[in-house]
Amino acid sequence: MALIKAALLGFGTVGQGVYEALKTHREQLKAVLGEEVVIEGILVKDGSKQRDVDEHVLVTTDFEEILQIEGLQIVFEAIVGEEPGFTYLSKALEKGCHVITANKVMFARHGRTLLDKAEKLERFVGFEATTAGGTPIIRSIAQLLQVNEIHSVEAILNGTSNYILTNMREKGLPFQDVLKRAQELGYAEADPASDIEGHDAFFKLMILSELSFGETPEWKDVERKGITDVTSEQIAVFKDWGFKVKHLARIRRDRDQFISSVKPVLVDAAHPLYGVEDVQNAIMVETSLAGKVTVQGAGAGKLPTASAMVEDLTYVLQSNSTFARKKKIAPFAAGSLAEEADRTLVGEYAVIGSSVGFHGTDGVDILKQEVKDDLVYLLIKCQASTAELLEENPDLVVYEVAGKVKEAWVQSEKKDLLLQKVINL
Ligand SMILES: NC(=O)C1=CN([C@@H]2O[C@H](COP(=O)(O)OP(=O)(O)OC[C@H]3O[C@@H](n4cnc5c(N)ncnc54)[C@H](OP(=O)(O)O)[C@@H]3O)[C@@H](O)[C@H]2O)C=CC1
Ligand SMILES: N[C@@H](CC=O)C(=O)O
Repeated sequence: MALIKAALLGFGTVGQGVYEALKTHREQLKAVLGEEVVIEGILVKDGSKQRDVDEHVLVTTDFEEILQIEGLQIVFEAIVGEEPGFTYLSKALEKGCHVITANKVMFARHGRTLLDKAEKLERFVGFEATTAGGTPIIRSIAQLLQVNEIHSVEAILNGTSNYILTNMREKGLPFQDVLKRAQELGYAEADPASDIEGHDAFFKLMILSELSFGETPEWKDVERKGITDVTSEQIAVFKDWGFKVKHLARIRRDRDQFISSVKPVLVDAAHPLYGVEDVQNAIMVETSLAGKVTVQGAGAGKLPTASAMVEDLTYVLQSNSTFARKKKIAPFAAGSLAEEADRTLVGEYAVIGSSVGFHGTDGVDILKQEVKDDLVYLLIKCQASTAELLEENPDLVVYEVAGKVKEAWVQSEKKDLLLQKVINL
């Protein structure tokens, strides 16, 4: 039987997962492809580590040796950072290989260049594993929603953050302990700051934006916040109020502008992502014809991520084509928002401030309140004047209630003095 020769760049959590999946699912792959897939070479950084691989496999720290493998058809990439991943995959395409990557940092920055190169060379770039681990969102958008216009994407995109928030809430575990567990389970990035500070979810959102809209917002314009400031006390108060803290990545195109953010928000039981727990990710896509489509699955980990890469492999070898991509197209509703700079968001927010000098709640639309450890927790319905006040006080802890906030014109120049008094600004 003919062999399909492949190489692996990286042999950490994901690389080992791919190696294992190709072995445990050898028969299934043979049945689908009619040929056996064999890893011939593995690129690593540290050549001195022992690797548990078959004797015939070349393990090297020199990428040129990988490229010289005779008859190499597929390169799986699961290393870390923009470089050298981008250079390696560019060279692999030029050499005539199809490439399949899990590296979202690299792909968010260079995906378009790689896809263009692949198209010219009639090769394939698989990137299902870059976004939401084993959850099949990339091909759902690229292949199953080609005609639909996508209006918005709302998602939980970082498995580590969702795992931490779930375990803090449900088991009362401290942040650092759960993070350590997420690292042991292979969910976290090599530098977990990328997970807990929201960078990882940001990169994934940019990949989804490029795929859904054919473009991304200016990266600097996307509000990005991680979960490092979310405390056990906040989680407990919000739980009593019926909310969960979820780290949501959201993007919506409104005429010629994007509105996007990656940050912790409050969700109530009516929200579609309320039940997405632990390492699970979910992506809700709002479309012009199909309505709301939600895909959920394991967002991180060895085998779910390997699953995405191996499924990419079967796709390329069966169809021998690249993913369909949305071209940058004019959105349905014409008009510019440039002149609408005076808009703000109004609706429900949880606000936390010092309770010292707490004066009561007269005249402010306060839905819930609680004083705990010298802090006052307020659930407020925010008017335009209050929204301005919140925006101008970055030290104040503010959580948006997902689905309960909408845009409004800023008409009042006056600050809401009552709220100012209540939260002692
Ligand atoms: N973990 C997960 O659940 C998921 C991870 N990803 C992405 O997949 C990629 C790999 O993640 P993961 O397996 O968790 O990471 P690990 O840290 O577990 O493994 C990284 C691997 O890459 C190798 N490596 C790093 N830098 C280089 C380099 N410059 N040249 C050659 N090899 C290098 C390392 O070599 P050595 O062994 O010698 O140190 C190691 O084998 C990342 O881009 C990550 O963002 C995507 C989806 C899910
Ligand atoms: N560190 C990432 C891994 C998958 O992309 C996460 O936790 O989601």
